[in-house]
Amino acid sequence: MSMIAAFYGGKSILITGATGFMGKVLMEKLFRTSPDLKVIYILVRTKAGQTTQQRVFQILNSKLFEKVKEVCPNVHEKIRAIYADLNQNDFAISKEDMQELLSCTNIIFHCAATVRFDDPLRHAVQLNVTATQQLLLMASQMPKLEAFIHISTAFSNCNLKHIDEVIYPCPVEPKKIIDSMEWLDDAIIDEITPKLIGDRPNTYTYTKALGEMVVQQESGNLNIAIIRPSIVGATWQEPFPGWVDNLNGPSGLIIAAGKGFLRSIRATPMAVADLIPVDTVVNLTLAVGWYTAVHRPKSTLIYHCTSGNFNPCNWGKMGFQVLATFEKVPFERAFRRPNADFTTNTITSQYWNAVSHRAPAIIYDFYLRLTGRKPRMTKLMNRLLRTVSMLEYFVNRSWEWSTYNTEMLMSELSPEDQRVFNFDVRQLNWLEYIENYVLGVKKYLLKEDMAGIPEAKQHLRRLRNIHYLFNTALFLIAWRLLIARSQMARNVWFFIMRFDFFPSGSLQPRSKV
Ligand SMILES: CCCCCCCCCCCCCCCCCCCCCCCCCC(=O)SCCNC(=O)CCNC(=O)[C@H](O)C(C)(C)COP(=O)(O)OP(=O)(O)OC[C@H]1O[C@@H](n2cnc3c(N)ncnc32)[C@H](O)[C@@H]1OP(=O)(O)O
Ligand SMILES: NC(=O)C1=CN([C@@H]2O[C@H](COP(=O)(O)OP(=O)(O)OC[C@H]3O[C@@H](n4cnc5c(N)ncnc54)[C@H](OP(=O)(O)O)[C@@H]3O)[C@@H](O)[C@H]2O)C=CC1
Repeated sequence: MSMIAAFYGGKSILITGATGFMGKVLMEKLFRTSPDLKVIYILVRTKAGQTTQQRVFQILNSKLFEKVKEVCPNVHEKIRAIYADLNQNDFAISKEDMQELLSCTNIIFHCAATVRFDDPLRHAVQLNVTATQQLLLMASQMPKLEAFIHISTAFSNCNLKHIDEVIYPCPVEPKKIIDSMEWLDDAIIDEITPKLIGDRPNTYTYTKALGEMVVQQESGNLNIAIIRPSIVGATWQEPFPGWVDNLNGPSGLIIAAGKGFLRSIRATPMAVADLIPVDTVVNLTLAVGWYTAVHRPKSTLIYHCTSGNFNPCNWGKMGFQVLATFEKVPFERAFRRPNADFTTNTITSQYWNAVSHRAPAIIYDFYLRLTGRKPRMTKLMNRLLRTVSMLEYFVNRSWEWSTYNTEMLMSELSPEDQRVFNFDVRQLNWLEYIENYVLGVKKYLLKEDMAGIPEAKQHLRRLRNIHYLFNTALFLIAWRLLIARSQMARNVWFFIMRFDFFPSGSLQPRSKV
């Protein structure tokens, strides 16, 4: 019997960010392994014209939850969606709902965040710092609370090379930053943002670091733990391999490369690709929830959920396997044949951006105009290149994260828990995982049918032929122009013709008359 699964039985659990990538997998695992839990409260806002109930309905009816419905048929009754907007005071939660949350909650998993790298500082602070502070305040009024688990990121201190399981202070206190956001106007905030974030690459990593400081400062008597996952990728094993539902991290670039838009990226092939499957993060999170509540460690423990020091994979290996999978299972209606490569310096990267990204986009837009359609490729390409430029920081560096707490926790688990809540990435076979990841992107993100593979392959063959024709035509035109202008080129041409196409002596220079 799994001790962790038994621990969550009968519990009331509060999850923020349950509609996000990680939140969904967390809910799914909880329901599947502890179907006798009392209730999961989720804080949900309305979005894209959908009410909170409609959003929950959509999640529960997705493929991800198919197994849950078998083991927990009354899952609809055990999930309680509470309208909340984490950007508002008291999260805009109604009085009755707040009362219920305060009096019933046993465990909190705080997953909600803005993960956009380019969010304006004000918004990133609001969600990643102020909302965390407010949630801690709520938690301090919950008499039945046993553990508060805060999800941060392994990159909150990406300005360092070696990162320990400690909270590193930021030069400016989070409270001062929160206060200043109230009275500074947007223009001034934009101006001081680069100075505040210092040697971090974006507002996301900076505000996640501030969020950790808030957790440390406001923890009071709460039983808290922080989890720092690295780059969260598709599921490895559970509930099935390859599940992914957003474009963050590598997923968006896999699509861009598979559809032939992305041909080159500035990356260091030997740098560690510290990917971690989302189900591994969730298993560790649930194990940490159990350990924190049952063993009540004296201080706030931080757990690095990373793969690099257990089972490293590098970007070169990952890119190679991604391309190999495209050969077997190509994406449909590709723009060009997938043929991406890594460049290691800025000049070659700019060259390939011009030649392989911008030029084909301009040519395609010209073709669209000629055929009376609206040009769109240049705009799309500009957005892609902007996205790539934001991710480049993370694919040209390697980090080392110490993992004493994660290893300690692993050794504390019973063999049954190590199996049911497996977070040992030493068992992960990267080639298999990456192949399943690409397949998952095709099936769950692009919603492409496997039956369309022969047609996709046929389309790629057509693109290859067009490519050969185009290159041959380009070569002949260039050569023709060269021959017209250069005596040397003409001499070379006659030299080749003489040996290749004419029997010896048949191509004689004309004798003067
Ligand atoms: C042998 C050699 C062979 C070699 C072969 C080579 C083969 C190569 C194959 C490829 C293999 C992979 C190798 C490299 C992997 C690199 C991974 C990097 C890891 C990241 C580290 C993360 C560390 C931190 C982890 C964390 O702790 S946190 C989680 C991470 N957080 C994020 O990843 C948010 C990023 N995103 C944004 O920050 C915003 O998205 C923003 C970008 C500002 C745009 O922003 P904006 O332009 O305003 O536009 P959007 O509305 O957002 O999007 C506009 C449009 O772009 C779409 N789109 C959004 N995103 C992405 C995305 N990624 N990729 C692509 N598209 C995206 C969106 O669908 C929309 O399309 P549409 O709907 O218009 O059609
Ligand atoms: N994905 C990754 O690679 C990594 C993620 N992390 C961390 O893991 C956690 C989860 O990330 P992930 O699931 O990928 O992120 P997602 O972007 O998929 O999910 C974010 C969640 O936060 C919710 N949220 C955002 N703003 C509000 C708001 N104002 N009110 C209520 N809810 C809000 C979103 O709700 P809605 O659906 O309404 O938008 C969504 O449920 C985050 O803390 C992130 O920092 C750490 C390392 C890597």
